[in-house]
Amino acid sequence: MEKILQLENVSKSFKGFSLKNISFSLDRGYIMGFIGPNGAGKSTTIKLMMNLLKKDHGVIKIFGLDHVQHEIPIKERIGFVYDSNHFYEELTVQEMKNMVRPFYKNWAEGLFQQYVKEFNLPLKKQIKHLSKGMKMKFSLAIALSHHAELLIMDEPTSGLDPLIRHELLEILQGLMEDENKSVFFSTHITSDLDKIADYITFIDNGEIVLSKTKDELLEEYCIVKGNKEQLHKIDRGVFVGINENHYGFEALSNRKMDVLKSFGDSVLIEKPTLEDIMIFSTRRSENHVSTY
Ligand SMILES: Nc1ncnc2c1ncn2[C@@H]1O[C@H](COP(=O)(O)OP(=O)(O)OP(=O)(O)O)[C@@H](O)[C@H]1O
Repeated sequence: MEKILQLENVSKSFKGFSLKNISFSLDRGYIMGFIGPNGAGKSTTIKLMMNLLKKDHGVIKIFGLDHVQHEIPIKERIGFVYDSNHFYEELTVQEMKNMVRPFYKNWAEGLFQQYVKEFNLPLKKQIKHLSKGMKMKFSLAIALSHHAELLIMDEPTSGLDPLIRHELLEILQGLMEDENKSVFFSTHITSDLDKIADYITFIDNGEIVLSKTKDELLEEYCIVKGNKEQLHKIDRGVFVGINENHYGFEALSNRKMDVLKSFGDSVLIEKPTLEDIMIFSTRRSENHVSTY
């Protein structure tokens, strides 16, 4: 399969924070959700990919090409959508589009007009008068109107109401019918990814905790619930994180087969959500057990 995005041992240090030799890759045709708590290093990673920040070490390849040496041709093939508004607020939607259009060799005006209709974008309105949801749709329309093969989105759903979030996710899902496209999508709202992501990469405190297909994750991980007596008999090594209370415990394990073998049906075993995996695995969480 063709690797559309590859990071190998990438590091970057700021005073008080560092990204520590992170590696992961995304194949063409898939959606990767990039999750992690606030301050985990998601935006820093994306800025490094986009060469908005200079990495200290490591290799970043996009479409198999070095992201610095081939920055311009790579960016023509990327749609970049990020949270903070990066348009000129005084311009109208139409004026702003006319301004960015010449930067893209593959600009498809017909496609842009199609998105204007689909998203109900008001061409004559100044950007500063658009709602947050509209700004996001405008950003997306721009990103999609130059036949981008890879969409890189930094917290695109942040601050959007559930309806617009749902709409955005549907749009992304629709896009994936074109097998040529891939999406890399950072968020701390993990429920956004339950439906649409093929791969999950989880970053915590500047380190990659896991990078797997969502199906693999759901096969390996489970939530275990039991009473206090059961917890005393259990080898805690099978758990990533445990939450204990007066009556019993709830824990996350990444060794579902071992749990099933050891405890059978003496405990309650449930399917975890991505949120369970993130909460129990986050290092700063008081429930975290193992080291990684
Ligand atoms: N230019 C910079 N100089 C110094 N420190 C920085 C810089 N940019 C980011 N940081 C720090 O790096 C850490 C990671 O920040 P980053 O924005 O990558 O996290 P994030 O996972 O995107 O978080 P959030 O979900 O809150 O957006 C934070 O502690 C932040 O303060």
